[in-house]
Amino acid sequence: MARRFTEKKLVIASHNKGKIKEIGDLLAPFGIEVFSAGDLDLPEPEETEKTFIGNAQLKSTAAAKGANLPALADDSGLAVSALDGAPGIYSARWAGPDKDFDMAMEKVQNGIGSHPDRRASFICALSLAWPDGHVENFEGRLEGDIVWPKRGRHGFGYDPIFQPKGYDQTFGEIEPAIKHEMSHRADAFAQLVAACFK
Ligand SMILES: O=c1nc[nH]c2c1ncn2[C@H]1C[C@H](O)[C@@H](COP(=O)(O)OP(=O)(O)OP(=O)(O)O)O1
Ligand SMILES: [Mg+2]
Repeated sequence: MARRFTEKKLVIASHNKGKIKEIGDLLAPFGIEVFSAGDLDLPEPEETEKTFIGNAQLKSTAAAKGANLPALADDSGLAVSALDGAPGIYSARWAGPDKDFDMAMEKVQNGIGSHPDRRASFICALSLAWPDGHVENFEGRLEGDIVWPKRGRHGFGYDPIFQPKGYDQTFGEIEPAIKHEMSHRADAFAQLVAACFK
């Protein structure tokens, strides 16, 4: 049995504004007071693990200890089939220190080149950690295709080149409220809610 979340305050253990906004939207119905890692001046830990879950847990446990509050971390990324799953856990690092996602999206497109397989998945690991060290982890996924050129201005990161399966719009074009119902993050969040918030 997963541990129930009964506290009133929660730290979002992320320094990514796009993610903090999305997680804040997903948490809104639960009436929890939410702080971001930046609000609390928490450091950004180095992501030394080899899996999404490993890095999510590293971030959640560091923030829970640092803030002495429960903390929810998200480690996510884009796995491109023709690139053997790259950029994967390196999705943020492909954008470099300036967080240049125009460059990172070009790297994805140039990597696929003329390869006929344009399939990709977004993956999201969520890790909820308590200050006593207890952790609950979840992983969500969404299948789609890489399109080029990029389209739309909603969302963040690789959203303008990711078109979910069954849709003719990219996550850059789809309204945020619709993304929140179907994304890799929504999938992981539904598992978290079922296990810990119900
Ligand atoms: O819904 C998404 N739509 C577009 N791109 C996305 C999405 N979800 C993850 N991504 C890409 C961009 C992001 O920068 C990277 C995650 O890397 P990741 O290390 O988990 O996050 P981060 O370094 O940006 O912030 P932090 O670690 O402080 O939470 O994957
Ligand atoms: Mg990161």
